[in-house]
Amino acid sequence: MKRRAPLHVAGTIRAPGDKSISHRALIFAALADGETRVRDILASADVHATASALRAMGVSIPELSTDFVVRGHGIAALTSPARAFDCANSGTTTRLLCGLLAGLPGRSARFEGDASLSRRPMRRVASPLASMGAHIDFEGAPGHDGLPMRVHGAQLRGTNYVSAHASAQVKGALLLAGLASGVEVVVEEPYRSRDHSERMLLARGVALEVSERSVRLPAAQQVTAADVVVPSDPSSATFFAALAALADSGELRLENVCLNPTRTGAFDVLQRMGVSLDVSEQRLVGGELIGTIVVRPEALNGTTIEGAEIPRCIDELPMLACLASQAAGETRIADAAELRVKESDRIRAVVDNLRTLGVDAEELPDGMRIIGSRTPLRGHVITHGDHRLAMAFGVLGAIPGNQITIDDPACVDVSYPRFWQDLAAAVGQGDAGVDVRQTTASGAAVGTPLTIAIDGPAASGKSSTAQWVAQKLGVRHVDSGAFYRAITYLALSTCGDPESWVADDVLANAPRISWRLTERSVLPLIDDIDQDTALRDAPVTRQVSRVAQMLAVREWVNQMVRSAGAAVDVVVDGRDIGTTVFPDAQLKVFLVADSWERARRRLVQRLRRRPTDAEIAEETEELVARDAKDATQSAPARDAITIDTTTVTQEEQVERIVALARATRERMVRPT
Ligand SMILES: Nc1ncnc2c1ncn2[C@@H]1O[C@H](COP(=O)(O)OP(=O)(O)OP(=O)(O)O)[C@@H](O)[C@H]1O
Ligand SMILES: Nc1ccn([C@@H]2O[C@H](COP(=O)(O)O)[C@@H](O)[C@H]2O)c(=O)n1
Repeated sequence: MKRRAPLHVAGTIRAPGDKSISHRALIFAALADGETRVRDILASADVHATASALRAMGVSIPELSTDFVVRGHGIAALTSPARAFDCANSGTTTRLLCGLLAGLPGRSARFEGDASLSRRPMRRVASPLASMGAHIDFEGAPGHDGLPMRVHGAQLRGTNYVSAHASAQVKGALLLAGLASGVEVVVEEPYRSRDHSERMLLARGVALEVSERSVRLPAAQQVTAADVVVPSDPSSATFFAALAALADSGELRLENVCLNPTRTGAFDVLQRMGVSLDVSEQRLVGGELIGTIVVRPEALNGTTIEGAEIPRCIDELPMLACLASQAAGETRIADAAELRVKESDRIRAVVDNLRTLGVDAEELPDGMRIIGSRTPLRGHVITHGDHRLAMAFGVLGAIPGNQITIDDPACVDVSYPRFWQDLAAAVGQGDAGVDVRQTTASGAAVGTPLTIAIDGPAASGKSSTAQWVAQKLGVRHVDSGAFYRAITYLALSTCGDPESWVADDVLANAPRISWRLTERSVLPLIDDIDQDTALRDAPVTRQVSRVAQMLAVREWVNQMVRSAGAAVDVVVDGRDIGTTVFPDAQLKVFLVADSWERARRRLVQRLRRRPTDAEIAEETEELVARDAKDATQSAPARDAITIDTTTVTQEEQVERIVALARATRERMVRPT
């Protein structure tokens, strides 16, 4: 079948830093006694989780940026964290730090993660570590070998571990345990898994012996500091190699790609399918081969991917499977049961989604079978929060004639935060006039994310409703008031008498405030720590409206909120979101409720009991006073839909907004 319009691609893509190398750059810098300069790290949600965990163990790591310095004090100086590690969605953080902690006598840590990570199996690292003498307790339901888990560090014995799977995370965890306890570790694998740990440790003076399928770490090794420049992630670059392969004309130049042979399986598969890849500018940086790849469109054929090739392209299989849906003939993927325990069950999820879109695909116990065709694809993709699914189906969505919506485009943040912009740029620069808004994969158009603004007076239900709506739509939630509260919280301890506060002094604390993405919400951090409860306390609530009148503060908050809500589908709540922060939001809601009812709800929330009339009367006065102080910035946008919630349940108002959001999305995908 012929496509409706040709797809032209053009441009240069510099995919973000390699995720595996980024985690290891931080961890090895933390083990060294000295300074490590880190450039071009992947500042994604997963890598933030590793950085936060290491900071909690006493390592000095500044806010992640393109160029910064880590100050390590050696393995012996690592401490137990004061709080549980929040590993978010990151299996690498969990498994590598589990190995490190297990080998540090006297230290211990609790590991927590989001719902998806908590389902992933940890026994594969816990068992070999236990055979070295490690103590790891799973704290979930009996028989559950996922998070939460507690690791109690101990002096471990050496090991010679023969692994049934090729797993860089297991190998890395055992090497870290051996380094921490100063004992010999040998790991043998059926196939060679990613070898970044080996290359990076060798570059840091560790006397590893590496052969095709095994690695030996001698006892008592020291890690020296060595600067690192993180190359682009080949797994991320593969999405654009696939896009170029699917195009009708043009080419994409993929720059600075890590060409480590344990990572280039997808490029081999692409070539076998008929894709033209020209590799140039090859060079060795920090023990890793790096180069430029130019990809041009070709007719694609199905292929078989199995055996030793699987570990070399495991993360790229969702994209290769989607590509196979457009290739002539059958593609078979086998020996890839590992896919079932990734961020989602990627065998089931890929096959289900392909079938939803109309592709002939079949699930196999250890892989899948796909019959390619050029019939236009239509339907809604469920990502299960899995970044690689969102991006793989996003590439299919960029083909003219396909109409694909994706439930959770924001989940790409785990590994490729600017994926949608890069995708829009790659298909938008051509002269073939592809309308990315009609061929979108994201439910909203690529490059035009859906923004929902929820404004209203104090305690009208904005933040809890916004959070609930975001959860139902599978998009990100940003609570702008939390940023005003965070800067006010710091002013209370640094700026003296509130009557004499001035914007410059208040804003001097701004560098101490950052934000992190939890499962779906943007969480403001103060000195890297979540202070949410303290931000809601009375002293902050009493002074926040004063700070919110300072124009320079408003500009700073607006910038933080816009960066947290940029380029992804998002629900943002506050006072001036629909008027000032996101005046182009496609859906604006203004929540109101009778002040007595708002006060009653606020007290129920705070006291967790039925309040007395006297209490409600007092709280009503406070709310009305705060509304008056906030009046200048609190007018509803002219195009806002006002919902009076006085007599409706919260569930009803959430359903109403979700329905409005879905209708808005429909209009964006199919403009009238
Ligand atoms: N329709 C409703 N019925 C009953 N309770 C509700 C309803 N809508 C919201 N609530 C409750 O009201 C309380 C206040 O809501 P929320 O904290 O979201 O308000 P807010 O507008 O964000 O407040 P603030 O401006 O102070 O941050 C919460 O406990 C919430 O669950
Ligand atoms: N967009 C916004 C959001 C908040 N404020 C100010 O912050 C205070 C706290 O907000 P909550 O939503 O957490 O109650 C609020 O009283 C405003 O002063 C704002 O000005 N603009």
